Amino acid sequence: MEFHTWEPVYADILDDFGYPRDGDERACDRFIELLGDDSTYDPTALGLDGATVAIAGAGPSLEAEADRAADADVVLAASTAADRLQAAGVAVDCMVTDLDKNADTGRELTTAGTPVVAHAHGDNIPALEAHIPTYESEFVVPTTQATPAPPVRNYGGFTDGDRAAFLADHFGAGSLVFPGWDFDDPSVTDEKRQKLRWAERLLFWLEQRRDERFGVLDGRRDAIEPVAAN
Ligand SMILES: Nc1ncnc2c1ncn2[C@@H]1O[C@H](COP(=O)(O)OP(=O)(O)OP(=O)(O)O)[C@@H](O)[C@H]1O
Ligand SMILES: Nc1nc2c(c(=O)[nH]1)N=C(CO)CN2
Repeated sequence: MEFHTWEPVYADILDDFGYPRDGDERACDRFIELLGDDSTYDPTALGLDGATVAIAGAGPSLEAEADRAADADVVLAASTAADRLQAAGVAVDCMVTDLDKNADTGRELTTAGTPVVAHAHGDNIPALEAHIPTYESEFVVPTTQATPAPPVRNYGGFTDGDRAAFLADHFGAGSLVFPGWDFDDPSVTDEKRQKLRWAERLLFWLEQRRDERFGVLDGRRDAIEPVAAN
């Protein structure tokens, strides 16, 4: 997705959460400074084109659904889903994160040559400053939800999981499967519930744009408020 398509939906997200846009822009600028002249990872090398891609979420169902990740051509893991899949013996091809939980896993992955899509936003500048200098930049894909500025990119999406889905789409994925997604998880905080609502709306938008039907949305579509995209 290009930024002009994402921007109106992004504006609604900022409004809903009360996040200031300039905070996201500052985070993007800081990310650029932290990377300096380092080269970063080109996601084309993930082999997403035409692939069946698992977008692993960190809901309670992940372990029970780990075989769906194992069966996919490429596995993108959202945040702590990376540790849990590895513990279940499923190899992760890429982690997508805003560095707020398991930043050590991100460092270990980049050190081992597995790419990490690291996201900058207005509320994680200290985490960027603490962790990005310890990552192998060559295996970092830097992202923003605001206006992108190279090498920081914006493929669309908001939470770690739906950003992984938008990335897979951007790089030509053939089909997407969603192990570990529990939109009605009663154990989450109110803020997380609000984020999961947005994740659901964003995946609904994405499946329509792709003319695909994501199984994770079956039985839920009638209750989803469509995003206000152009
Ligand atoms: N029930 C669930 N609880 C948590 N995450 C879920 C759930 N269902 C799906 N997900 C997806 O898994 C992703 C990773 O969640 P996790 O709790 O590990 O990370 P997080 O850093 O808190 O995520 P985020 O910062 O995006 O909210 C979420 O961003 C979301 O897209
Ligand atoms: N400004 C801001 N942006 C975000 C935030 C957040 O807490 N603050 N959380 C996200 C996913 O959890 C994604 N984007």
